[in-house]
Amino acid sequence: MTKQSYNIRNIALDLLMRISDQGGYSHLVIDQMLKKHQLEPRDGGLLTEIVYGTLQRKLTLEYDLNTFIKSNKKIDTWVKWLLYLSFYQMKYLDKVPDHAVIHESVEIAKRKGHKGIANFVNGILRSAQRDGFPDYELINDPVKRVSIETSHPLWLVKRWNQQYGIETTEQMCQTNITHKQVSIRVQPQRITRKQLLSRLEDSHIRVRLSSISEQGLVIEEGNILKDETFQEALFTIQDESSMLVAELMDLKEEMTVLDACSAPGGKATHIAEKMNDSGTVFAYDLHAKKAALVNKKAKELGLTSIQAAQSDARKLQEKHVNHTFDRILIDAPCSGLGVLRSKPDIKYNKTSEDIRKLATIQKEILHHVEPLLKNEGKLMYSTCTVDQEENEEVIKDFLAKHPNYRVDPAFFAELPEILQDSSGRSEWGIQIFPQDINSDGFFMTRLVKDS
Ligand SMILES: C[S@@+](CC[C@H](N)C(=O)[O-])C[C@H]1O[C@@H](n2cnc3c(N)ncnc32)[C@H](O)[C@@H]1O
Repeated sequence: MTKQSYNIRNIALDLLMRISDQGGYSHLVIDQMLKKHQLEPRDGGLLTEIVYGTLQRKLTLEYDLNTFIKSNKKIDTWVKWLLYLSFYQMKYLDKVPDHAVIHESVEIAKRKGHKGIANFVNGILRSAQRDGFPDYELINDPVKRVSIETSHPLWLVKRWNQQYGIETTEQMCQTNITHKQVSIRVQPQRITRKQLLSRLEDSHIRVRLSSISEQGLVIEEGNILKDETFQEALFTIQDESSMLVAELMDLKEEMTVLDACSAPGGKATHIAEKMNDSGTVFAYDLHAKKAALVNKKAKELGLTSIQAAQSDARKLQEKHVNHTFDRILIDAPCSGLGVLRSKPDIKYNKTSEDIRKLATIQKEILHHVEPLLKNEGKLMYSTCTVDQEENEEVIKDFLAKHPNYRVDPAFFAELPEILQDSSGRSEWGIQIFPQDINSDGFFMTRLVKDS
């Protein structure tokens, strides 16, 4: 084991402690650490893999650890994390031999603790090496088995099981612990998709065309962040489900569009691109700093039709007196249960109480923004979550209270071929599960206002 890789595990342990103790967002904390230590790309890759992997599998690793502990022994939190990250490497990473993982973890235990802790760590890891890890198939209750095997809290698996059934739930949970491919959206005012594809291929980046958006490319191999096309702002990194939102807004040039919850601007910029930077996109966000990000993103992409500012969506009628919009997007604040692959901490921190509160805010936003839509205008509602209370139920409630609205029948016909037979389709819209097109879980629907 080199000195450098020894440090990587130490940093990984520090990071995991920080994320779990201080509730730091994993992606932000990891980014800061990568910058601070100026790690070689290979080491950075390993660090990210260990930290994300261990976090992503936390409940499974906790279950594993309990099977090796005979008594009610109290274990320090840092020792637990050290064991989890060691288990993670032994179970899921082929690159590092078990004996090297054990040796290194014992060294860390000695340095951070004392000989007694090192002996304990050594004992547990050697048992795991000798006896192997538990067989989850022996857990009879399918909900409990899925919870442990895929590291999702029991309450959440129970909830999804009630809403979508065990088969869909299990597929979703299994997908949530896999890697997600990066996808990008071409800035069509700067380059065509064909031209960008050819430039990326010249840089040995393997890409395929998205079946969701004509602007989309999916990266199959290679690091686009290092490519000069990224520095030239020829594209935006965006998940394919997220791209589908603007694709389904039935946009036309010169329209006036309201994006009520817009930061950091992924969809606002897509809307502007789809209208060929004509018309106007009024983009708002509750937080001024976040609204500034939308302006920054628009500038980077060379888009001039976006006007971003701070506002609570529930107060937009005060800002736009006697003004109505052709299209409105409410990409609502939500629990984010569709993006667990990139933000694993969400699954451990969110509660059903959070979901209830968010559903109330979503209903309020819809109710207060709706008067700003023109007659026969179209309102798109979307979330990056998988939960009926925040999705179908919000729409049902809205339609019951606003009889002059209906789900636009044309919306379903415009869904891409690949989603036409999706199990997530209902009369209220479409729930995209992460396993459907290997993208984020999203809900979206389009409402039309009768004159
Ligand atoms: C799902 S994110 C939007 C993502 C964005 N549409 C994009 O594509 O980049 C939801 C946003 O709503 C904002 N938000 C939360 N409550 C709000 C409110 N009452 N009014 C306006 N924006 C709000 C949050 O700050 C957050 O940036």
